[in-house]
This record gives sequence, structure tokens and C-alpha cells, in this order.
Amino acid sequence: MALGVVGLVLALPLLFLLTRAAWITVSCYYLTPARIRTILAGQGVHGPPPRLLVGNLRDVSALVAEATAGDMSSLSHDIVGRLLPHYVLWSKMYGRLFVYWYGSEPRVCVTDAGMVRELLSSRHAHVTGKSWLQRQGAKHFIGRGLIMANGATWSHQRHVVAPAFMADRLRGRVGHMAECARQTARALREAVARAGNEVEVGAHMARLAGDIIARTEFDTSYDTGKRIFDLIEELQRLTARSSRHLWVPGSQYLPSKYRREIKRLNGELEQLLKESIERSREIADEGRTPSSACGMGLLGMLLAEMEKNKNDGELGYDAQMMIDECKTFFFAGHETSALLLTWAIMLLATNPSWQDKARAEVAGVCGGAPPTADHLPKLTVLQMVINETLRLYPPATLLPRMAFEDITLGSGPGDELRVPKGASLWIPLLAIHHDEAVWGADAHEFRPDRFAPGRPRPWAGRFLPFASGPRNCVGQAYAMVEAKVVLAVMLASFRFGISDEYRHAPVNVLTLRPRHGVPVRLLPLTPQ
Ligand code: HEM
Repeated sequence: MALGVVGLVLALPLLFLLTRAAWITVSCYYLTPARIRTILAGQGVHGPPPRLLVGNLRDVSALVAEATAGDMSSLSHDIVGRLLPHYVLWSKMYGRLFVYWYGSEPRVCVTDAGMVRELLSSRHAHVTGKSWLQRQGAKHFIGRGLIMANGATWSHQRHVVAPAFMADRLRGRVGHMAECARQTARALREAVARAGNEVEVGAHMARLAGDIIARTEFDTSYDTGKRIFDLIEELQRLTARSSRHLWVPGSQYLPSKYRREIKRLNGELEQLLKESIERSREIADEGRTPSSACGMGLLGMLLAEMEKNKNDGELGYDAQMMIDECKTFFFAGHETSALLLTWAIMLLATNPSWQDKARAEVAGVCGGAPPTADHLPKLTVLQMVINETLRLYPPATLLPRMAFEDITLGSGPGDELRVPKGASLWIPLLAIHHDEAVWGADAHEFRPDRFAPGRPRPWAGRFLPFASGPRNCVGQAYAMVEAKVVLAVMLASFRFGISDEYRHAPVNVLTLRPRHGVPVRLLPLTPQ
């Protein structure tokens, strides 16, 4: 009798837990998706029929695999069909507003300029954010860092880091950026002298962008930070592989060879970051200036915030949050910038007249000296080239937002979209940047003069390489300063032409990159 009561007491909580788990699973994987599908269908938003659990994942993978199986047959910039074939197919079949299912996550594609602006505006900043699938997919190389934070935590983190990227602080970084760029130019000259004038420029730009962020924000150098960059890249690759099965309920808890490797690499990465943070803290405690000498970099600001918030409730930075924020900025401040520089050099190498124009401007403004903060606003041709590069090859091709509450986009009957809580909205940036209805019949051509000062801007609100609104890229100004400085130094140092070995094969692996790199022929000009 006593044993029976004990058994019942033990069984009841277990039964409760099992029932709860079953309810959550049914709710996440069936009831909520069914509710969302009904609400969207009621407004005429349809899409390809999803399969149970996987949704349209397999269709997306098959379409992308087929479209990117080979290289492009010409050096065309008409790349939307290659990189977003599912968007092209389904928007033709179901209209520009359609829904597809990424596992059990519904993704509504939104391209309407008014709806996009509204979605990214401050009105929805606190009720939209990054979904569980996304956060889980980036857990190991971003963690709770700014890119994946939501709600009040995001707001607090953004408030802490934003001052590091304000205009007055950026002025102090220009000299460091120019010095890093000149070192790269020297390394490229040596490479040309040693091994001939063919160079794969993507690897050099990745190293340069890494050196710049490591020096200006983390008081270290690329060589010291190299292992950190390598680990983040490897973690990105492994996480992409292990995330392929996240749609399986509970799969995040199952052991796998990827997960074991991720755990090991993440342990090493976090240890390196802890040591780097500790070193900076000691330097600060001793009152010595950080080696970068460019004022307080991001790491210094994060440390100050951590000190300030030692006793500050749940929003304060704890040690793990510091580590996650460092990972985030090593990742976000490196790859996107390197890709912008690489694509810009590819476009200049294949458009010699624009290369000459930009070089003449740099010579006129900088007069053979390294670029300074005062030179940068005068480099308008270079700004146009950079904008056109970001339009044709935006490093981030999609902007995702999940609705955490029911929201409404658009205005008035027939022009309104009710977005149910739990639905994700995906803005296909690349498709908007190549839309002939917005940019004209030459939308796929490299025409930097469309960004010339004083020209009409029919594309206003449709040029979004850094997103827009309160959750736009916090490093936008930094990235633009960096791109101008590096390209000015490169243009003054070399004439570049595209190599016969270049194979045009843009692919989207989290960011838009050239699958085989960008080999160019470099002709050194007078050294600076
Ligand atoms: C050409 C270079 C860059 C491009 C095209 C770019 C693009 C973007 C885009 C589109 C977003 C919005 C992502 C989303 O909402 O899902 C974003 C966010 C972000 N970017 Fe950049 N980025 C660049 C460079 C940088 C740099 C240099 C840094 C740091 C130094 C940086 C740090 C961040 C961070 C932390 C966020 C998250 C902001 C937030 O959620 O509040 N980015 N970036």
C-alpha cells in the first residue's frame, strides 16, 4: 500500500512533465502553424504546400543546390535567380506576398516598400526580433550578442555599444585603418614581386578587415586574433551543418559528432576571449593606455559597462555576455566588410573606366598622401562605387524578423497585412536591390552614377544594405569609413584587372560571397 502511494507521488510529476512536453510539441509543430496558416490564407497569402515538420526546407535546398551547381556562364550581375531561386519561383506562382515554411517556422516574404519601412521602424522594434531557429543556429558564434538579442535586452545592449561607432570616435580610427591598409598594400607588392602579379584578393581583404576590427576595437592585432577568427569561421561552418536538423523536435539535445566538435572549439574560443578581456582589464586597472591608442575601443566600453553594472539587475553585462558580444563583433565587423571590399575590387577590375575615375578622384583629394578623416567626405565617386557594390552584391541578402505579437502592416483595406504572432517576415534584400521596377531596365548593370549627388532617387527606401530603422547595422558608419580608406589606398597603390582565372560564382553561405575567390592582376603604381 505504502509503495503504491510512493509510486503515485513519483509518477504524478513525471506524468505532468510528459503531458507538458507533449502539449508544447503539438502546439509548436501543429496548432500554432495551423493558426498562422489559416489567418494568412484568409488574407490571400498563400505559398507552396508544406510537409509535416520539414515544411518547404527540402524544396528550398533542392532549388538552391540546382541553381548554384555550376559557375555563371558570363560575368553577369543578374544573380537573384541563382541565389534566391525559391523567391523567384514562388513570387511568380503566388504573388509578391507569399509564405513558405522553414520547418515549422512560417516565413512571409515582404517586398512592398511601405510595409518594409513600417516593419523596420521603431513602431515594431520591440515586438519583432530574431526567431528561436535563428538564435539556435547562431548560438555558438554569437550567443546572446547584439545581433540575436531581442526586446529589452537588445535595447540595453544597443545603447551600450552604439557610442563606440559614433562619428567623433570614428575620426580617431581613420589613421589606424589607413595604416592597416598600407601594410596590406605592402604585402601585396611583395607577393607580386615574389610570385607574379596574379593575386586572390578576397583572402587579403579578409585578413585586412580582421586586422582593422582587432586593432581598433579589441586592442589586439590580426595575428593575435587570428585563432579567434579561425575558430569563429569553423564554428559557423559546423553550426550550419548541425542546424540542418533543427526542425526535428528536441534535436538540439541529441548528441552528434558536430555538437561534440562545436563544444570543443567553443571552449577554446571562449578561453581565448576571456584571456583577451582579462588582459585589457589589467591594462585599464593599471591606468595604461590600450595599445591601439585610438581612444576607448569597443572592448574598453564593454568593460566599463560591466564594472558599472556589477550590481545592476538582469540587464547588466555579465562575463558570458561580454564574451558573446566580443564574438558578435569579431564576426559581424569582419566578414561583411571583407566581402564589400572584395566585390568592389572585382567590379572595379571589370570596369576600368570607373576604376580610372575613382583613382583620379583619390589622387586629387588625397594628393598622394594616405587618406584622412577630412578627405573622406570629398571622395564622392568612391562613395558611388561603394553604394553600387552594396546594391548589386549586398553581403546580407535577407533581413529576417519574427513577430512576437500580432501586428498589422500597411494601411487601409486591401493594402493591409495582419501578421499573426509567431510568423516570421523575410525581406529579400537582394531581390529588392535588383528589381527593374525600382531601378530601371539596367538594374543588373554596374552603374555607380545612379547614386550621383543631385540625381533623382526613385529608389529611396529600397536601398537597404545595412537595413534601416532602430535595428539597422550599428557598424554602418564604421564600415563605410573603412571601405573608403581601404579602397583609396588600393586605388593609389595598384591598377587592377580581372584575372583570366576568375570564375563568376556568387553563393550565399550566410553572406554573399564569391565561391572561388577573386583573382586579379595587380600592376603596382608609385608606392605611398
Ligand atoms: C559592409 C559591411 C556591413 C554590412 C553590409 C552590414 C549589414 C548589416 C545588416 C543588413 C544588419 C541587419 C541584420 C538584421 O537585422 O538581421 C546588420 C546588423 C549588425 N551589424 Fe552590420 N554590416 C556591415 C558591417 C558591420 C560592422 C563593421 C560591424 C561592427 C563593427 C557590424 C555590426 C553589426 C551588428 C552588431 C548588427 C546587429 C545590430 C542590431 O541588431 O541592433 N556590421 N549589419
